[in-house]
Amino acid sequence: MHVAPAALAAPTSRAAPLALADPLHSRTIQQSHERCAALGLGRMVSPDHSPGPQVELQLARERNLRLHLHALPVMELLLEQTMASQSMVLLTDACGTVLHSVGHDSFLQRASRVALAPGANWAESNKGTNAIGTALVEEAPTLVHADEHYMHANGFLTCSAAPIFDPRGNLLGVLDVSGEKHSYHLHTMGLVKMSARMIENHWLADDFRHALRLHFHSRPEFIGTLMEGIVAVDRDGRLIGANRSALDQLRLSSAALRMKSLPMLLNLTVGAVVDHFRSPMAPPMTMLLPDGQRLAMRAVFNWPTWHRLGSLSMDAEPAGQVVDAGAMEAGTADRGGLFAAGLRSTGTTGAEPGGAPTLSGLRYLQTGDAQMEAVITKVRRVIDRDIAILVLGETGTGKELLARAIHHDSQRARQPFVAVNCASIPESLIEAELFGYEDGAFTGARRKGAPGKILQANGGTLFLDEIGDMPLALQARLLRVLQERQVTPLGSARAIPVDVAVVAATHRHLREMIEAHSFREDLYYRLNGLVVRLPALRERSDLMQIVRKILRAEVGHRVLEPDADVTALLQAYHWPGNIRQLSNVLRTAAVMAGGENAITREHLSDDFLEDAECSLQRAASRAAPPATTGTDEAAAPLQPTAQAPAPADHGGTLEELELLSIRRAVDEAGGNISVASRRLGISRNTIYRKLRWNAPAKA
Ligand SMILES: Nc1ncnc2c1ncn2[C@@H]1O[C@H](COP(=O)(O)OP(=O)(O)OP(=O)(O)O)[C@@H](O)[C@H]1O
Repeated sequence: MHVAPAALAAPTSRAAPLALADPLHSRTIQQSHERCAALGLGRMVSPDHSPGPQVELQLARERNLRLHLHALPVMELLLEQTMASQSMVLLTDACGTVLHSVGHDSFLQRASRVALAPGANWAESNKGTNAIGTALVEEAPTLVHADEHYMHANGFLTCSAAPIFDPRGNLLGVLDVSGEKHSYHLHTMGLVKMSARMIENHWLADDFRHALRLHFHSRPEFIGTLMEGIVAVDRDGRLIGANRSALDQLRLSSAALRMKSLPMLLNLTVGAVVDHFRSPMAPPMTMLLPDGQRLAMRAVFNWPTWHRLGSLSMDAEPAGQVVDAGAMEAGTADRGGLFAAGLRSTGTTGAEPGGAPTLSGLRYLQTGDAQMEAVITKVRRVIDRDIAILVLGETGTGKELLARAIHHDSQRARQPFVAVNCASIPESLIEAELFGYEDGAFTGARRKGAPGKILQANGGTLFLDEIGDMPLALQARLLRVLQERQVTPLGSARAIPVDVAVVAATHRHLREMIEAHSFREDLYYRLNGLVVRLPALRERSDLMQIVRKILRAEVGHRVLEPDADVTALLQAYHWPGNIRQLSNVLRTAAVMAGGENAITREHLSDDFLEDAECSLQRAASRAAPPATTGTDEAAAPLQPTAQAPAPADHGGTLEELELLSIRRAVDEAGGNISVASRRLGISRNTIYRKLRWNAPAKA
């Protein structure tokens, strides 16, 4: 932090930026200038102001959707507080690409002339010394004022930026307030830092809503404020995440924190914490740190589940067994407790992202379809046998849910389940993300290093989703890790032994990719110990059982069923987005139905209803004697079997059929990806991905 505390504490002032006198600040600016000079950047040149292709911005936004959503309200609040009409608030991703900006029109226009606008990249290597780019390199709040900007073109600006980290210490992006240099205000940096913390704390609460969370500070009155430290703890007492204030107070790096447990750090057990906070009126606990420092602490957890871990509990169940599949199925799994949101997953660590699908055993997936039964029988035979499992299937068929169920039913259930989506991580980051890196391994890397997903999964299960999209160069490295069972982080000479069960998944044809030399054959054979293919929803015979299960999970024991009319629509529909789409349709319908017992047409969204009705009519006309006019082609964008050429007609595979559905949906939506994604029940990211990958292949 380069702003002198005295400066921030001073009353409002628009006078000279006192922070600039801070020697730390001067050194940061000087070092940045040296980096820029070493890169050969010119000071007088007019920088590239082009915002970059729109599609790049859309992809960056898709990749950072969660950050975007968490940050939006905070940005509005921050803008209100800065009050200066000559400034704006910006959010960038971890590469410095501006994702979103809010501000006053007059300044937005001026700022856009130096490309301070969505789509532009403000990495230091691009724009020279600037608050966003330099904060990314320093990984610390950074002020860059007026002529401190390396490029003279940016000298009219004053910018205060703070990095945003997730609770595992990963850099997510940067929050920045930029304005005319004469709008400089002593308080701005403080506000930006507070706002970044606000985003981080929301993120943490979201990620670890199922964990035990310890809120602490040396001054009890600071608990519940943005100054509090928060640490997330799993049921085995391991520390799985923390906010920055916690790391500062505990004097630990994020990686070091995750090597520790509650007993190790505080000489406390989970049971003791749970016992102490049995009563919501319990006073704060006192934590004694190894260095003698005392902290006041409160705990937040889901009472109905966590109380079983208390040492006073008479009916304690082993960790990892608290919620069973039956409970999940009945939708009774912890619908919000006294202290926190419900615990729905078992035996996982914070490596499991918030909003992840409910984890339960294979039993949960048995709803009567013969193909699924066969898959589950095969999978059960190889669990805990050190055999890699490769799951194939269209998008939304439940590949990840199956992987989680395998983990849940394995002896590794109490260890982490770590999912890596090889398609959604930018290619340049996959290596660091998977293998981790040592302190200062590469420019811009966090100085403290990071363990990487493979090490995070140690002892548990590593789920490699969309494995077909792993860059070829990294496939060789992954293969080596799987064969040698050790991982060497970037920048390190030391190999660390790992023990992970591997489940991989893809919707792609790996054999064809091998022939096209885009997937390594040796890796394929390492991953395909057992290959199972999940059926598309339209191929399954248990649609209505799944419908009932999803509705039960939505509304608990209350009766809610589709009426006969809606049942017919659901059965006739082709479900290109598979169970994900079904789940979306039913969730919306359940909300629309309010307290009613039946889902009727009125509870369905119009676009789905339109498509499903077309399916129904086509099914009826297929059943009727052939007297077709063939004039309503355009009416059914999402019914490939009915309206698009059947696979046999164009020699297409299921994958091609899926692509066809997507292309049609996008066309039908006039190119609006959001509308198409809602209709298909798949994410916008998936649409971009599939269209992007498949375009050159078809050319
Ligand atoms: N058998 C099932 N019962 C209830 N819900 C299910 C089932 N299978 C999948 N789902 C739900 O459907 C959604 C998609 O599942 P999942 O993410 O596992 O699919 P996927 O095949 O991995 O998708 P993608 O290929 O797009 O990553 C999730 O919300 C999941 O909870």
